[in-house]
Amino acid sequence: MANTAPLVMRLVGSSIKIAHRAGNIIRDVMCRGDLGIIEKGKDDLQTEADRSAQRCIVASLSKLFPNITIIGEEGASDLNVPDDWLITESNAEFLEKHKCPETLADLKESDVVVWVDPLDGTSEYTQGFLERVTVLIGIAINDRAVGGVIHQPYYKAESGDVGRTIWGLKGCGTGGILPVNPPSDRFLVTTTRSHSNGIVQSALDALAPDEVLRVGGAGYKVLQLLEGKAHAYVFASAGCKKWDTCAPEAVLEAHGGTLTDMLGHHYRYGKDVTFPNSSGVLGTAAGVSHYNILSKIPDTVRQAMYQA
Ligand SMILES: Nc1ncnc2c1ncn2[C@@H]1O[C@H](COP(=O)(O)O)[C@@H](O)[C@H]1OP(=O)(O)O
Ligand SMILES: [Mg+2]
Ligand SMILES: [Mg+2]
Ligand SMILES: [Mg+2]
Repeated sequence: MANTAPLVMRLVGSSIKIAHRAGNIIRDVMCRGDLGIIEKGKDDLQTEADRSAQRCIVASLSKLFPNITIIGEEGASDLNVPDDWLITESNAEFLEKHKCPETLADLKESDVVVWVDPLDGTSEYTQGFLERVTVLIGIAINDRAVGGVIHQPYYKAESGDVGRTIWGLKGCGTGGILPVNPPSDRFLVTTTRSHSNGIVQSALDALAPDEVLRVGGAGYKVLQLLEGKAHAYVFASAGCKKWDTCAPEAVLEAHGGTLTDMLGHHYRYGKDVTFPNSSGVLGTAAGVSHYNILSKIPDTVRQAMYQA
């Protein structure tokens, strides 16, 4: 079954297993205590967990799918990895219970670009906000984000289990989470904790939310939209890159939400696009009017996004 399933189903099924393994690596690095932090730029860190998780993900995916394009945040990786980092199996439950959407049934590996953020929320990881850390594997087909996995290695379930893996595939749905609608009597917005500026704040002020949640990580903020903790994810600034939004966009939209730039355009995820999401990020939960929020964004903010 696993090997004969359509390509996109095998990609999602394998990514569920691979992201879980990457999450174990992230926890192991933290337990060992030496994070091996490198400063890549301003407010931009990399740790041994980012490097090792990416090696696990890219080595596993490229062995299983040799002709797809894989682009990872941490650049070229040494794919000579320990045997137990190489994940070859797929999530059987996903493959057994879900049918491939017809429009995605007939794809070649060369149609696929996978965007890998091995550890989203590195700054949160180094500062102990561990629940906000996610592993993101986004699947783009013909330029569009269509599928993805968001793994949360430090999620604590009521059952006591640690870690959870959420998947989404457009035309198929989402799994690994029980989505909840946001409250109808309050308007809640989630935004950056560590990358704010005057323009980011102007966009928030214009929306006049009842509450602003400031939390790190693009993956985590999209989980907040799925869990009904916020109506909108608003970030009117450059800084996020394609690997930050590909999986979150696909997972959110597979459940009926929307994720675009601050001008209302979907980002493109083909193999030749530039990495920065220079015109910001606007995500809305299912049932929330994306258009209504866009219409409240002031011209000063829109112009800053055009110029970016
Ligand atoms: N200025 C920036 N430089 C580098 N990465 C950024 C920047 N702004 C945002 N990001 C990435 O987008 C994610 C979401 O941003 P924020 O937490 O500010 O909302 C961050 O966790 C980070 O991903 P990563 O941790 O994978 O490097
Ligand atoms: Mg980073
Ligand atoms: Mg990231
Ligand atoms: Mg990252």
